[in-house]
Amino acid sequence: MVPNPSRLDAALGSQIPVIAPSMLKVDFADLATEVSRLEEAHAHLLHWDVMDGNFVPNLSYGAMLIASVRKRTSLFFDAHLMIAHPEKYVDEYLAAGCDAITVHIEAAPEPAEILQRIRAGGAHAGLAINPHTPLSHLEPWLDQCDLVLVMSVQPGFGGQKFMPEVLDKVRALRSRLAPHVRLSIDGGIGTTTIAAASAAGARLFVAGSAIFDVSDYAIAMRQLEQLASSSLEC
Ligand SMILES: O=C(CO)[C@@H](O)[C@H](O)COP(=O)(O)O
Repeated sequence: MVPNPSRLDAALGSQIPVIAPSMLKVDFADLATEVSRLEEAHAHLLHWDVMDGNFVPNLSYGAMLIASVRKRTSLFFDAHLMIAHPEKYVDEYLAAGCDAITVHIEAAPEPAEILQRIRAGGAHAGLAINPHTPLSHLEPWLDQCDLVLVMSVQPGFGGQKFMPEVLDKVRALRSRLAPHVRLSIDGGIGTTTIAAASAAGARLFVAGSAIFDVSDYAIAMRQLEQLASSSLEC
């Protein structure tokens, strides 16, 4: 089944700014409670940071954990695979119930087959790009993406400082992407950086510290949403 490319927007509500809680800073000892707290805070989705200790110097979790949480919630699952050889593992993430799967252009430099496989599996296909990778590496594949994710830190860890130089890439992408394609930004997104990212054209904002370091997730997400909405680019 090839999904309607606008399904992500149907799930998330057009191109309004959406905050994506990064499931890297949750209390893993109490994961079910964390998911309930995010549901109560009206999160639209969960962003799963999958790290393999190879493509990035950190190890997080895999499809097995995501599949177990899938049984607890119907929230949209946005999986970000920071892994080498994603072509070997993508079927596991489809089977785990991910609604969107994003792979890195640095890990899959010829991603046509993998993007097609993600779509054929009924999920949205995304490509991510690291801060220092030229945009030209992504360009041949943009028309095969439902989602494009720009890293605004070196991937691997939460709590890093936002790299404002990636905003040129966000602006360039927004001008090239079809209107239905979600442009996401990930790393160092918080109250002092989200407005600039929104003004540059990002519409999906992955945030870890800015949500999980605040006691009330709803307040943290609403504040981020408001800041992003008030600075939408013209
Ligand atoms: O993918 C990554 C890091 O590799 C991000 O999703 C971060 O985990 C976001 O955390 P903050 O920068 O918002 O704390």
